[in-house]
Amino acid sequence: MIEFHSVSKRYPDGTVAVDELTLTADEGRVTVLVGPSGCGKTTSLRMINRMVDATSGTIRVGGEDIRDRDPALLRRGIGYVIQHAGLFPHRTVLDNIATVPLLTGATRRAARARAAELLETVGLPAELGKRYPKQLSGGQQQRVGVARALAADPPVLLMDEPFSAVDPIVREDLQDELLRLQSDLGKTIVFVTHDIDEAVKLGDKVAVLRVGGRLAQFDTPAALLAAPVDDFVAAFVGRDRGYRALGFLAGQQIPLGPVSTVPLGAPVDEARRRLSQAGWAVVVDTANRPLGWVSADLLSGKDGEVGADDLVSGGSLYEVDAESVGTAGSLRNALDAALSSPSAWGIAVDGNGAVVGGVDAASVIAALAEARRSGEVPT
Ligand SMILES: Nc1ncnc2c1ncn2[C@@H]1O[C@H](COP(=O)(O)OP(=O)(O)OP(=O)(O)O)[C@@H](O)[C@H]1O
Repeated sequence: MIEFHSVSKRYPDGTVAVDELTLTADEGRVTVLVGPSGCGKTTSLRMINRMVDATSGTIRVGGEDIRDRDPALLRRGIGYVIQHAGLFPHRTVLDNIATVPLLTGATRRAARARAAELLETVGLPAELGKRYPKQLSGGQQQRVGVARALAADPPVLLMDEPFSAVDPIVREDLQDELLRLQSDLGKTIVFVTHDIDEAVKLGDKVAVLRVGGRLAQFDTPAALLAAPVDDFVAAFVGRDRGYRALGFLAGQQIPLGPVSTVPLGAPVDEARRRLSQAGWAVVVDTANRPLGWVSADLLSGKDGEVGADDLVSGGSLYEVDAESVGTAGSLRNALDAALSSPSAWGIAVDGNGAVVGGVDAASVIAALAEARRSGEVPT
C-alpha cells in the first residue's frame, strides 16, 4: 500500500507541481494517475521512489515513511518503467533485464536464468535475449522494460507513460498483457498516463489531477464515468462516457433470446425454413461457432448448399461467460454486438465461442434501467 498524505511539491523556481495530494494506492491493485500535461503526474510518481523529494506531507510505502528509508534500498523494492523503456543500448536484452539481480548480488548464471524466465513472462521469444535494444520494435522494447522492472520481484511497480510511444494497436496489446501479468503477479502498481481510455481500462482506481497538481477526483473507473464530480472531470473523461460506462456493468441480467442457426453446408431450402421471423439466421460451424449471417434476401434465387460465400459477417460477439467485466461480458459488449449485427440481434457466445442466444439493443437498455434501479450505477 502506498499512502500520500497532504503531499506537496514546490520546485526551486516556485512551480507548485503537486498541491496537498492525499490518496491511497491499494496493495496489489493498479492505481492510475491521469490528467492534462503538467498536472504533476510524473512528479507524484517520482516522489514515491524519492527521485524527487516532497516539500511537505508524508508518503508511506508498506506503512513506512519513505523519508526514513535509504533511497537506494527503497528503490530495490520498487520497479520503474518509463516511456521508450530506457534500456541500456550497449547491453543485450538479457543483460538489460539481469541488471538489478546482478546489482543485488545474484551470480551471472542465476541473473541470466531469471532474465530468460522474465522474457517469457512478458511474452517475448527467447532468441530476442541476444539482441541489442535497437534491434527490437518499440513494443518489444517496452516489454523488455517491464521485464527489467520485474527482475528483482519488487512488490511495487511505478509506470510512467510506458505505452505512449507505440502505435495504438501495439499499445492495446501491451495493455492486455499488463492486465494478464497483473492477474498473476498482483503487484501494487501506480501508472501514469494522459490517456483516459488507458486509465479506465487499466485502473482499479483512477486519480484525475488538474493543472496545479490538485486532485480532482479519485474513484473507480465505473464511478468516474458515471458520476464525474465537476465539469473539468466530465470534460476530461470525454463525450461518450455514458456509452463507455456500460463497459463496467455486467451483462448477466440481460435475458437472451433465441437465435436461428444453420450449419454451414446445409441445403438452402433448409436454411430458408430456419430463418427467423425477421428473415435472418446465423450460420455455424460443427462446434456451433458463428461464421456469419444469411437472410431471405441473400438466399433468394439460390439452390444447393449454404456456402461461405453466401454469408455476411456478423459484427462483434457478446461473451456471456467472460470471467471479469472489462469490456467482454458487459452491457457495452452486448450493445455493441446488437448494434453491429446486420440482423439487429447480437450473437451471444459461451466460453468456447459457441452460440447460446441473441441480444437486442432494447434488452440492453432494459438491463441498464434495472441496474440503475438496483443502485448498481453510481449517481
Ligand atoms: N525540475 C523541475 N523544475 C521546475 N519545474 C518542474 C520541474 N519538473 C517539473 N516541473 C513543473 O512541474 C509541473 C508538473 O510537472 P510533471 O512533469 O510532474 O507533470 P506531468 O503531469 O507528468 O506532465 P506531462 O504529462 O506533460 O509529462 C509542470 O508545470 C512542470 O513544468
